[in-house]
Amino acid sequence: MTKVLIKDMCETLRLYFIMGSNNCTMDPEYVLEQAIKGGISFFQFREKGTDALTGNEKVIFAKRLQSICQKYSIPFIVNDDVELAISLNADGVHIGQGDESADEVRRKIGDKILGVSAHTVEEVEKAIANGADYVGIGPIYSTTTKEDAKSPQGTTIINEVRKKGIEIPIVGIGGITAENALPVMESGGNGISVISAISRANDPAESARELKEAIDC
Ligand SMILES: Cc1ncc(COP(=O)(O)OP(=O)(O)O)c(N)n1
Ligand SMILES: Cc1nc(C(=O)O)sc1CCOP(=O)(O)O
Ligand SMILES: [Mg+2]
Repeated sequence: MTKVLIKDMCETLRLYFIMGSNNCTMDPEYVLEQAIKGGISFFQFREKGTDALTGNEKVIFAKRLQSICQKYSIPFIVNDDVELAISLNADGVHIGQGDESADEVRRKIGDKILGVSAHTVEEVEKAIANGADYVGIGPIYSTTTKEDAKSPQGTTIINEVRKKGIEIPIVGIGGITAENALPVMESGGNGISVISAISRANDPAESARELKEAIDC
């Protein structure tokens, strides 16, 4: 799937689920399929941190999740690992400020989707100049999922970006639940990005439905 096939990036980004094997208390393939049934619109494969799979095990796991996404036409984005994304013909890549530079990644992946993490207006402007299709801004709220997360900043940066008239699609990330999701959209975000709210839920499909309802009203 290329950018051309994604009619409306903002709409597609609305409920963005991110997951790796160590984020789940249940079978990750079951969690992903349930999350899709509950209404997620975008998926990022993020296999990193304690006990994360590596090497061939990581590749096999990525392919399993990719095939579930393909079955339901959900874009499959790879976090950090540009070479893996290219070898799997993934729909795109998400990189942060400490990863490979965005302009270099854009050169490598052609017109596939490029997401970039940003924590300031300047980083958003640089991401746009380097060819980002969307930015992930966070942490909005406090999170324990990402070990090296920065301090929570609420929706301040999203507000600042929109006040400057910058129109790039934005997803908020970090500590987002159905209870606190709405301010991300009200401040000008196009979607919410979650890990634990779905991956650690007793019922991932129901959790995805609740998140969707929270931002659809
Ligand atoms: C949608 C989205 N936004 C932000 C991030 C964080 O990326 P990064 O800062 O590179 O941190 P890691 O996820 O690689 O630990 C993201 N992955 N997705
Ligand atoms: C992967 C990630 N990136 C963040 C950032 O601020 O850039 S916060 C984060 C973790 C999000 O997990 P949860 O939804 O469980 O809080
Ligand atoms: Mg990264």
